[in-house]
Amino acid sequence: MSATRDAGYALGFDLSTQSLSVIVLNSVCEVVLEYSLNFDRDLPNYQTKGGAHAGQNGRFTSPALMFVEALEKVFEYLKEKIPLDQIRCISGSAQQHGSIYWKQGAREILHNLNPKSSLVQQLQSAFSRKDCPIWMDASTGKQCNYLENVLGGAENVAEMTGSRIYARYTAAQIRKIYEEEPQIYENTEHISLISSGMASLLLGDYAPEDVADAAGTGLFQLQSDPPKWWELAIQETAPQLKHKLVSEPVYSYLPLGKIHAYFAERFGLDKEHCWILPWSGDNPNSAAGLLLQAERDLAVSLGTSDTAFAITKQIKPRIEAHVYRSPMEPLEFIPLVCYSNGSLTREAIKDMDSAEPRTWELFTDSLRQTPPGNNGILGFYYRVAEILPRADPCNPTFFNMDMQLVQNVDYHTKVRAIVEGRCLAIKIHMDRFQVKYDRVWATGGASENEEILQILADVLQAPVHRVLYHNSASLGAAYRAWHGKDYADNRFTLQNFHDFIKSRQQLSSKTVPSNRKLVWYPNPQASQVYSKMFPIYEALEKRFEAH
Ligand SMILES: Nc1ncnc2c1ncn2[C@@H]1O[C@H](COP(=O)(O)OP(=O)(O)O)[C@@H](O)[C@H]1O
Ligand SMILES: O=C(CO)[C@@H](O)[C@H](O)COP(=O)(O)O
Repeated sequence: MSATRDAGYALGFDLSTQSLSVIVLNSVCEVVLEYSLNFDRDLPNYQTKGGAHAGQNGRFTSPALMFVEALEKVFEYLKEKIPLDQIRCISGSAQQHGSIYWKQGAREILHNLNPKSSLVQQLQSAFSRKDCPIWMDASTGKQCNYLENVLGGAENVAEMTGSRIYARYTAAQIRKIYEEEPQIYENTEHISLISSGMASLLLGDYAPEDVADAAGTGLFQLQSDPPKWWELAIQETAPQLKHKLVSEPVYSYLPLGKIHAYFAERFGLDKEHCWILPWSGDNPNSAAGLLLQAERDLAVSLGTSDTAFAITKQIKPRIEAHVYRSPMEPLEFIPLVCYSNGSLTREAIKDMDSAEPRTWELFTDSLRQTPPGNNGILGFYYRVAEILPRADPCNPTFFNMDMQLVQNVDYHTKVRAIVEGRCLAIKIHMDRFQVKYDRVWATGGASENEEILQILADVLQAPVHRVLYHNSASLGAAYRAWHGKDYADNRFTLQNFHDFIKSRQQLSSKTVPSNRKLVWYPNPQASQVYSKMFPIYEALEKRFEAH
């Protein structure tokens, strides 16, 4: 492996629920540029709220063309900032599970993209369904039951694929479209995950799924090597589905090809020298961006969703959580818990009973004014249907340590109850996987909040580290881009991912700036208070479980 300071750049994207972000890395893995485009603010014509449209009965979608336009806008921005002909490799992350429906003939449109016109103009009629079901969707209960029944039950599906069929899983979403919109299903030439759909735009052809994101479909054999779809699940989900997927999933390091001429001619990328690597899910790529070590690290991502995950070599799927594949090493796995009521629910508590949005400072001040354990008040608020536990939406609800309902809770106490509740849930649910960790890495938008990180440290009883670049998903994508390019350059000899990134970083002359407090240590007294709350929170949580 050879790396020099002037050997070009890697791009790492992250198409999350609310934004499309990008990180530019030089060849020694230093971040040279970060940029983020917010869907609600920067693309107001799509009229999204939090990046999505909420429909009836738990339906959540986002417009496919919004993703396309966002990509184009980010390239317009980058063109003014960096020499795009120096980009050597591109990969990305996307919110997991969501699906894009390409119309008959769309592949031809992708092949023949014309640099004289915008992507969004040319792709106006490329989608058989203009709205993509996304991970927040909770409308497919009927399809989940059907699929679990025909596939041998929830336990069997979890054993085969790493998770039972969840409402947001792609298999359930595809089946819903087949059942309820048969004409659309018929008109669909190809179905992508959002991740591979974005890679398809860059390639000018349908890109395969990578193993890590494929593991969130309900259609993939979790432990297959070489990677394989689960034939029975494909057959039972919808007729002809195999023909609507481009190929078997691929390892995340496998270069897919060079950038399409469209991007060369319109934005100045080098079509001979810019590799496209598979895109992956945002959580798996965060694991890569945080360089998570197996049996040592736990990551907590506080974005639109809250997630906690680790890397393991052994897997023990559980029906109330998920196991994905790692995008770093071919046979490592990611046990993960996911909560749909993350940042947007904390925002709703922050702004409760106020005509105007309040500042985060005010919310944080409430955390400062209340003690660990919240004077014995616990809180539950599922603003939208919750994934873990499977719970219907409910209003903010508060209890005392005798498990009795409490009314008239003040603002400060509500804020702490909701934050502590999430931290308690992460500890309880993650412990069921029996993963070992002695360090926690916090990432995502709410990891900016130092009071939340202190509570996390006290509840998890481990030091919590905040990373310098909280968008670890785009960082991980850019790391993976360099790693995959190296694989191509070295005649397809695969380097260990961690060793490869560290060897690149060692060539950097920079030291990490030390002007931020980067670790929050657990306070033993606070941890003791929380230990008493675990069984009570767990018992109360059962009351919310939908049957
Ligand atoms: N100081 C803060 N305290 C708590 N939450 C915050 C703070 N600053 C930003 N956030 C939350 O971060 C969220 C965005 O996180 P992000 O990781 O970018 O989301 P996603 O990647 O899912 O689009 C916002 O919705 C906001 O609620
Ligand atoms: O559904 C899951 C993971 O299984 C979510 O974590 C999505 O991947 C959304 O990610 P964010 O936009 O919240 O980062």
